[in-house]
Amino acid sequence: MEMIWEKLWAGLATITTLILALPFFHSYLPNLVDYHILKFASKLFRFLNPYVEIKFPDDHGRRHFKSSDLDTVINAYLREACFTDDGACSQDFAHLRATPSYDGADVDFIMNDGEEVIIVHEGVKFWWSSHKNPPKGTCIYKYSVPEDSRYYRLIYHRRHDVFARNNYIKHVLTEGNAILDGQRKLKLFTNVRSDSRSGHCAYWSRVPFNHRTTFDMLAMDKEKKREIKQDLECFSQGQEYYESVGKPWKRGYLLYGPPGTGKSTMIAAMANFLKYDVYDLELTSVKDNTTLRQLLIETKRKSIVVIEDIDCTLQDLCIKRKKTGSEKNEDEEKTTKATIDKDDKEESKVTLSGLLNFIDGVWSSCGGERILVFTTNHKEKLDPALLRRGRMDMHIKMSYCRFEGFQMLAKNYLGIDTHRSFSEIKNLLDSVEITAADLVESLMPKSGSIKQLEEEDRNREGWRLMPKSASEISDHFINSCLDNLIKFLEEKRKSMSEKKSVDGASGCNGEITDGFKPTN
Ligand SMILES: Nc1ncnc2c1ncn2[C@@H]1O[C@H](COP(=O)(O)OP(=O)(O)OP(=O)(O)O)[C@@H](O)[C@H]1O
Repeated sequence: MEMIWEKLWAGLATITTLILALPFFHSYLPNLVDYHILKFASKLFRFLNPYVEIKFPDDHGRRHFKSSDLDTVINAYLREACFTDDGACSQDFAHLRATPSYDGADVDFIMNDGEEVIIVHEGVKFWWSSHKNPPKGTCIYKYSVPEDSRYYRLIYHRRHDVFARNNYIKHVLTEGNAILDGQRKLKLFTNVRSDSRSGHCAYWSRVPFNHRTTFDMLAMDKEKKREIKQDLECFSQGQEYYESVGKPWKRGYLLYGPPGTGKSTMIAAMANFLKYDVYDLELTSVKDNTTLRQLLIETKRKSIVVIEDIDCTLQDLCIKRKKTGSEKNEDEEKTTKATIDKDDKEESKVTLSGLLNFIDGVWSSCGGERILVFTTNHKEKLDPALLRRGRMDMHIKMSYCRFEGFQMLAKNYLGIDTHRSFSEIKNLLDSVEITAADLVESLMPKSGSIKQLEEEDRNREGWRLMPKSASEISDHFINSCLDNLIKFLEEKRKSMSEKKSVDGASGCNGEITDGFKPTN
């Protein structure tokens, strides 16, 4: 009420002044009368208006389905301020708006457009309201402004300007971020190429991220794991440091090693450890560098952008370009022109330099707290420019599984710390190269083996077809799994020694890994 009265008085004073001043301006400046009157009126209004207004717009409507960071943070802050824990309104709203909840599985409510909420912070009143932008029909950066783009408006008294800017807005952001961090359910985003008619070249599609892997479940050298966790922790707490040295708050990790050694599993462990969303970027379905830039600008804070099998991706892009750019005679060109035109529309034109640009340039300057992860089975095939420090800050080698890794898997899948077969398995693991994926496969119940075990265990108390957890697994099942594993490892050792002798006979040096020797 207080604000409405003050506004009314200010408006009344402006109108009176305008009426009194009109004849004067009109007789002396007939041609510019409208312009000057309006200018004068707005100056007068500004002088008389004791309130400051700040708009917090969403991101120019560039986003396909989600609002900007700032918008989301304010949303969270206001929701907390206006609604109780059980969802009831603590303010007197006539109109509410439903929005998707953080995990997309529910709806949350927020005040609707035009509704106003008053929040008193440290004795100072702040008026918040939500508004809808009128349809403009204009195009910003190739994407038209969607009709439902919204903004939040904050109004406060001019005398609290310093307090509002230095204190209150920071408080809103801190509170909003804390709420989001507490409530955040992780999401997995994948890029989708949309058809050109919709006006968007690409957008992120999201699903809840339900990968439960943690670092504890990861079969890997303990010291290496500790190092990675420490590095991630340092990064996530390093905002001040990055700001003080003037570096963008981002970090790159290269995960390399043979297939099945846990590169994707490591990414899930990283996301769960830091509570960051994962953006799985499929480069070959990105139309061009501009679209790549648009997609990356749309990633949010606290996220891991992943490009899997980067060597194959870059190779694919290269081959396609060579194919369309190769020299052809005129006839051939004519006959294939239509095909190429069609292909051009479908094939990616993303270049290595576009990718490097995004790592160093555009993306690094568009906000912080982002991790970039590349995975590859062939590190040696990658361009050194991609691998240098500053782009890929930490190179993590994922190796074949050793006994220590096996122990972690046995604990996780069978619930055991030790077993009489462990020493035999240790000896075998010292002489074969086996991935964690292969070991996991041997430690999991299979339909055939379960049937067989069920037959044997028909009268055994407590046996289930599929154990609900590791603690329910019977000794019989454990023994059978480990026996099968020993058989599998023995076969593997045999086939490896046969291969070695064939390679030796044909003059090969017997190196069977492509540069990835097992470590410890
Ligand atoms: N180090 C590990 N610790 C625990 N489980 C693992 C590990 N490595 C692999 N696994 C298991 O093997 C499966 C496949 O592993 P993952 O997809 O992470 O391997 P990858 O190295 O990414 O393979 P690719 O290079 O073929 O993509 C996972 O679902 C997981 O169950």
